[in-house]
Amino acid sequence: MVTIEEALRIIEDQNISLKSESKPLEGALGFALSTNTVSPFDVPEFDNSAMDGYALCGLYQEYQLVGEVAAGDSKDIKLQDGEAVRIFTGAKVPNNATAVMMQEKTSVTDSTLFLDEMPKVGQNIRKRGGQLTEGQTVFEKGHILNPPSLALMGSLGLSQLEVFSRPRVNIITTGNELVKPGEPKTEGQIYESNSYAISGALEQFGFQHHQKTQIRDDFEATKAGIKTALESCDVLIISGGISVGDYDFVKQSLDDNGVNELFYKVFQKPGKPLYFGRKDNQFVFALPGNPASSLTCFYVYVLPLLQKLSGYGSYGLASYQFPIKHAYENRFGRPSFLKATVVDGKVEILDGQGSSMIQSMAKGNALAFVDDGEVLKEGDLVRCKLIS
Ligand SMILES: Nc1nc2c(c(=O)[nH]1)N[C@H]1C(S)=C(S)[C@@H](COP(=O)(O)OP(=O)(O)OC[C@H]3O[C@@H](n4cnc5c(N)ncnc54)[C@H](O)[C@@H]3O)O[C@H]1N2
Ligand code: MOO
Repeated sequence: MVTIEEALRIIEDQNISLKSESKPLEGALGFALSTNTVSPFDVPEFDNSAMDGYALCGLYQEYQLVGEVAAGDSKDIKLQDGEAVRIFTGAKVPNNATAVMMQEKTSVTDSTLFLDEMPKVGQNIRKRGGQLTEGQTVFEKGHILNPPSLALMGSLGLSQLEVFSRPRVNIITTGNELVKPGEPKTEGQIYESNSYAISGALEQFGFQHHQKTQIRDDFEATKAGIKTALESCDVLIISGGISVGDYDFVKQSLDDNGVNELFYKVFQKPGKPLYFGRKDNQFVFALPGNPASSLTCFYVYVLPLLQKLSGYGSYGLASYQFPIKHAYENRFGRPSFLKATVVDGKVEILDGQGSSMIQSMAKGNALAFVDDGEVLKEGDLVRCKLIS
């Protein structure tokens, strides 16, 4: 049995080699860049107007109007002192313009422009190179592409991005009692639900599962199922069958498939019988079958590995500290990730902490960490991972 910290360190310390690929802009969200990006040109590439209004030459309150520049126009107007042109947002400002005045502060009679106030040098002109200069580093390798990053890459004219590949994930669920939702079941059977939590949580963080397989509690079937799943994935996530019952065949089946155990059992609640192993460059998590245990272990342990394998520099759900709404004592005898809600900056520990209880987790939005035996009074700070 390892501690939570030891388990997380074992995951973090895995030596891995990252693969990269080229991704189109659309579809690159959440990927980490595998190379540094430098700007191929100045951004903006030319001085342009921040407003619909008039580009002015010299500082006066009255100008002679001599033309118009619309967004996208490439004409190069040369203004004389005291002249102005009609201009629109984003349009190229004439080289020798002194300022742009927004149209709301102007009036025009015939071809004379009158300003309500004196302009200031450079006013409303977005300068060439104001955001980036040619050759400047835009993003370091490892940067995770969020929506504004995609916009920036697009604005640099880049349509294909070099990113770290994401791991291919297979899911196995185990248990004779499990029936697919929508199908008839008999007494003693339950509907299979863990795979939906796992595939949903994968999707939540931009991952996809490749294959999902249901295996009966049978040693040979478990061994064969794991062998097949390992033929097409980088990470195998198994749910159930990892405890000590007579029908828990996962651990032995992993050993027999040449998977080396990196840890088995973590001193925590929920999710004590968690297993983590490796076979060459493939990783296996066997998550305890109880629904809340399985999903909690996904968030706390599987997600960091998936993100590490995707080239992220830091991994896992961010932790925040929130004051607790009520007194609480952890009497579970193990450090605990408790189903909780965080609302208006305060955390509330929910009823229904049983490892089989997914309802409280579904209604909450956080996992609150409370150490073994810790006694909290109202207002004490609790470390929380926000799960939704
Ligand atoms: N003698 C002991 N028994 C148990 C221990 C122990 O230390 N000694 N640990 C308990 C804890 S803690 C957990 S967690 C479970 C983990 O057991 P398994 O990983 O072997 O899981 P199963 O026995 O297969 O299932 C547990 C529970 O979860 C339900 N389940 C399983 N898979 C699914 C699924 N895909 N969808 C919905 N529900 C699922 C299953 O029906 C069981 O109720 O072991 C304890 N026992
Ligand atoms: O450790 Mo178990 O996951 O409490 O249910």
